[in-house]
Amino acid sequence: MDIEECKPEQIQEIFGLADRLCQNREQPLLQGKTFVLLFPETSLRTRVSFVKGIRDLRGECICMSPEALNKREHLADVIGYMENWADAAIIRHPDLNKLRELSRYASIPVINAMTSENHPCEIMSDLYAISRRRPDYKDLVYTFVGPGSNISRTWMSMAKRMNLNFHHVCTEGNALGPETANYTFHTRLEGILQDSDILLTDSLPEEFRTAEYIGKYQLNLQRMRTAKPGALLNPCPPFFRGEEVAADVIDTDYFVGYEFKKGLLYVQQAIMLYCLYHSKHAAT
Ligand SMILES: NC(=O)NCCC[C@H](N)C(=O)O
Repeated sequence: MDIEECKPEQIQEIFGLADRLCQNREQPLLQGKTFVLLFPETSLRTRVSFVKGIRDLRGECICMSPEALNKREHLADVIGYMENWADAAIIRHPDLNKLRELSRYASIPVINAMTSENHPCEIMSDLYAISRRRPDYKDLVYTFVGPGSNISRTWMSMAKRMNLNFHHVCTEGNALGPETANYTFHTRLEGILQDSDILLTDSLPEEFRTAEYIGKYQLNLQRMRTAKPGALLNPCPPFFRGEEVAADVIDTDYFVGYEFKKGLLYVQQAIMLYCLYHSKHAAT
């Protein structure tokens, strides 16, 4: 439901499981398991990788719209009936409280596939990809450029749980919270880039798509060249050329966007297996 609920050892265990799933892809580990997926039509990557991830392990998917949760019916009843047919639910819905409530009543795992508040599967997968490319990932400097969003907040939670050095750069008044040992806020990109190893962004809300903001904070090739040697640019999709990132940097080796998402399939498979067999909901 939330990265802050995970212990670092659990995150490591999921990473190890993802490695094994990636090395041995044809195991019927989800045979006989049925997943109910509630995703909006517009979801591309997360939905496709969950559905493929389930099918590759021989599980079954039932795909529905998250609007099925926007009813008068008590969520205890919704999940009470669903449990007759589903072994887990995977849900993308704006309201994290709705997911939490559903999970409280559920005796099956409820997996958060993004809310307006957070996106734990995505950030776990991104950190997995970084860790496999940079074994020194715990010592790197992570810099998120942009206003508060589900993605930036989840990176902050990940930094807290995994004790990472996380910088946040945006205009005055947009800090995600007070500074901590793992979180510092800056308004100038220039001073921070030369210390940064991993550059992170999310798509800009409309009010930030101004020439002034973009001129000051857009990650372009010239700016990436001032980052630490070997720095990587991982914009959260959907990203927009000419907005939070410039087109010129997407065609360089700095950009790891597509490649990093390969791991999404295995990390999400690992999360499903972990939730089915290790969590408080574990089947006996
Ligand atoms: N790859 C994804 O799952 N996309 C994340 C989209 C994040 C963006 N802040 C959003 O809420 O739409």
